[in-house]
Formats: sequence, C-alpha cells, structure tokens
Amino acid sequence: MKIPFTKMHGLGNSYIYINGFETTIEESRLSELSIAVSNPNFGIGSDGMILLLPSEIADVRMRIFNKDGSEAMNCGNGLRCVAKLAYELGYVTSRSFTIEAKAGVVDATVQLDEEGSVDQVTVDMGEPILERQKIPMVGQGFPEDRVINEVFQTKNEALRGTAVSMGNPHIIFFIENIKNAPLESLGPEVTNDSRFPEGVNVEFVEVVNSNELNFRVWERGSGVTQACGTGACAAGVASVLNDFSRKDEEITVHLDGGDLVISWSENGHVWMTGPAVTVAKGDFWHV
Ligand SMILES: N[C@@H](CCC[C@H](N)C(=O)O)C(=O)O
Repeated sequence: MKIPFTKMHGLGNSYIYINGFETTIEESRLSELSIAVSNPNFGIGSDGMILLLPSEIADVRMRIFNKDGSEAMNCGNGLRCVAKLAYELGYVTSRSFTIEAKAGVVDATVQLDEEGSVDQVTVDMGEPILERQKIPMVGQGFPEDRVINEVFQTKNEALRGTAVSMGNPHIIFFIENIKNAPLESLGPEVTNDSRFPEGVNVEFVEVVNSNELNFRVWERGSGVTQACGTGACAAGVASVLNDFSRKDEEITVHLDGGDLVISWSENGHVWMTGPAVTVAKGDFWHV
C-alpha cells in the first residue's frame, strides 16, 4: 500500500503526518503503521505518526500515535504542525480555527512568513488538570488533591515531583542543573511506575529565572525526544504551582530542539507559541 506522507517537526519533535482527508487507513493497522514509519532504519524515522482528519465538532481533527504504536490523548508540537498543514492545504481559510484532539478542542492561530507559509502557531491549550485521580496518579491523600512537590521514591533516590495533565499525563522534577537530567536511567523507570496506571511523560526542569526554564523529556511511548509541547506547558504550570514563576507572565522554555513560549493565564488557560516546520513529503510503501 502506498501512503502519501508529510514529515514535520516542532522543535525537532518529528512526526509522520498523514492526510486523512485523502487517505484512509484501516483502524486496526494504525498502531503498526506508526511503529513502521517511525523506525529510522526500516521506515522514515520519527517520534510517531499523526493523522490530520475531518471533524464533526471542530474545523479539523488530530490523532497522535507514539513511536511504540500507543495512541495518546494530546500532542502540543503536533497541534502546531497540524495547524500549519491544515492551513497550507486549504482545509481552513481563517488564520484562527479549532482543532479536535482526544483530549478536547483547542483554538489555534497561525502566523505567516513573507512567502505566506505558516512559521509560528499559538495554541490555547485549555486548562491544566491537577487533581491526582485525573492525572491519573495513585498515592496518599485525597483523590482530588493536587500533586505538588511531592516526595517520589525511585529505586535509588527520593525525588520531588509535580504532576500536571494537559490532556496527557506529566510528572515534573525540578533539578539544579539540566545537564545532569537522569533521562536514560529514570525515564523508563518512572514512565512504567505503577503509581501511573496509564504511564506518564517524565520531565526534568531547571529554573533559570521566573521567566525561563531549561527542560528535558522522556516521553511515554517514544523515549527521549527533542521537545514536548504539552510537557513544556506542564512545566510552566508546575513552575507557577511551585512559586518559581507567576501566572499571566510569559515563560520561555528552552528544550533540546529550541524554545517555546508558555503562559498560564489568570483565566486558567495555558497558551503555547512556537514553530512548525515541514521537512519532507513523499510516499511510504507499507506491506
Ligand atoms: N510530543 C508530544 C506529546 C506526545 C504524546 C506523549 N508521548 C504521550 O504519550 O502522552 C507533545 O509535543 O506534546
């Protein structure tokens, strides 16, 4: 089967985008297709696969599959790239429009460069979910409690974590120096920890000052990636919850692949602004 694709990235977090307005793939084959396209040796190479689809409740719809074939509820870098793709392919004509993800409907606004291509996208990511049971995370205390700077015992050390869901779960550990982020050792351990019944995206964050954070991530289902949009939003929220940053102020999050600007407004919504880039277009042959 020949599948037309576009490879795109948001700060190096790359996905293979399939235009579901024109190409239909059987539901039962989506997971294996994500594993196949993501493989850098036998496939194209990416952190997963994203579908751009028609929606009944928004202007367009996004579905995101991780590298291991698992489907996720949300993807910040994916939302910006889907916005670029939908606008440039003409499925939306206004510069502001809505995108449905499994986590809900968000508003996206594209900014154009001199040639009329989308280069930056701002997304109103909605309100973060902070109640322990909705992260979901198992632990002491009441299910509706927030998990802020809570002791998190790993095999070898006691960390302190803050849990935030942006439609998908994140645990943020603030550390002194981002260069020492124990991604390879603790990423797999924490993402598979039984306290997270649905797994978790694991983030290490160094506070540079109240408006700047250094950030590294181990993504559930994909491992170390260059950037995670929902993770950067969760880090901004966690920084406010821990009194390192303030609401309504812009926080620049420095990720391995570049910068995202995040702010958590007084009205509860989290805003994310950053780039969306097209890398290549082609056909993937899948048996
Ligand atoms: N890279 C993404 C998040 C992708 C999904 C995540 N790995 C999960 O399983 O929740 C982003 O930019 O937000």
